[in-house]
Amino acid sequence: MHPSGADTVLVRHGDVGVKSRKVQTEMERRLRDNMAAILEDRDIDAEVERRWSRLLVHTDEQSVEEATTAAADTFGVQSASPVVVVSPEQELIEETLADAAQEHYDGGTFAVRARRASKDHPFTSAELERKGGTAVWEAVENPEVDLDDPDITFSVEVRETEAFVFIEKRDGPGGLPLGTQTKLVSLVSGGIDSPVSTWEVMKRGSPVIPVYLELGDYGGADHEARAIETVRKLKKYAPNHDMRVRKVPAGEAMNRLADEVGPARMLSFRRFMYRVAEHIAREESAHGIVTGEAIGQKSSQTARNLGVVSAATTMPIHRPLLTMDKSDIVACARKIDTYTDSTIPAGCNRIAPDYPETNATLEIAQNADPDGIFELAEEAAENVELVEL
Ligand SMILES: Nc1ncnc2c1ncn2[C@@H]1O[C@H](COP(=O)(O)OP(=O)(O)OP(=O)(O)O)[C@@H](O)[C@H]1O
Repeated sequence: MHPSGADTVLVRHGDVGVKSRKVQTEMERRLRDNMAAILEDRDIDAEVERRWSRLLVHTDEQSVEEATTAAADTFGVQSASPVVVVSPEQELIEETLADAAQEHYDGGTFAVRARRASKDHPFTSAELERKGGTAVWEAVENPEVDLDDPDITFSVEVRETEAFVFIEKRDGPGGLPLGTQTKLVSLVSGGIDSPVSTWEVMKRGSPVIPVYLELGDYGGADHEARAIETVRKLKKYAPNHDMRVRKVPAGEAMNRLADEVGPARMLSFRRFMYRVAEHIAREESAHGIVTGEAIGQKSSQTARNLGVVSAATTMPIHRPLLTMDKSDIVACARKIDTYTDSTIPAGCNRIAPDYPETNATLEIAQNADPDGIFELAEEAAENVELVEL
């Protein structure tokens, strides 16, 4: 929602701001480049400018809503507002606030908030709020003020040479600009969880190499489509990063697991999978493995089993969803738009045993592993196929 005449997006970052000046400058540049790439990918005609500790996206009124969405989809962004830019004069600001109110105030309560970044103006923020409040009050019918929890807020941010008037602060993902942390391999099965865990580490600045294990008789075309399509959705947040899916043939390993392993089958599967991921991580100079596991979500994911399976690799395993409830994961999947693709029925054979081991020891897991399973993992990883998105 924007006041008429809005042709700019004011973008705020969060965690970037707590870094040293030098690091912050570098991160802001990365943020600007990533945002420009998303705008270009969506065919939005816009320019991104770094200013103070903000970014400004210059566009036109017709594109300002889409540009705001693109900005708010960029990792590292705390919030984005479509703004009208005016000269920082009190009367002009009041008029712009009043115009915005006439256009958008539709009953309910309102507040005016002002922020002044420079002290070089002949008015204080408090004065601006008071007088701006009066201007809005006089511009609309039956106004009601609520400074604590208003239905609509008319805001102004005043800088040295311009003032920004806006009525919406759209939440961004927060986090850090993508590419400011080390690369990670992310195991994406295309279920609800792994696209979310992938998005979570991207949010903290790590580019990801998506790895999908093609499970032969235990996977299939729809299973694979889920993985590819969810990564395609994630790629929208990172069009300037290589997110081609690394597809690994794991059908033979799955057959052996099904034939040779009983209750500890899923533990052996995880151990195999981590070894595949580790191998690809080394090849691609990545420094960790990401999964969508959460404590207790499945029998193979009891706190005890997670410890046992982790011993298959010396590489750190990151589990961003570790403590999250399913309902929160589903809400996140909907927000980032991977939910629909994740719920394509995969209709594949079940690999999990009927009576799975929930309380394994490392010895149980090692004894259960089919002979040469780690060699098989290396071999499978060597035969990786790149899937273009
Ligand atoms: N075929 C696969 N390819 C790549 N990673 C996989 C595969 N199967 C499982 N994983 C990884 O192991 C984690 C736990 O496996 P689990 O069996 O719970 O997956 P799922 O239920 O099929 O999918 P999700 O966890 O994404 O909802 C997944 O989140 C994912 O990181």
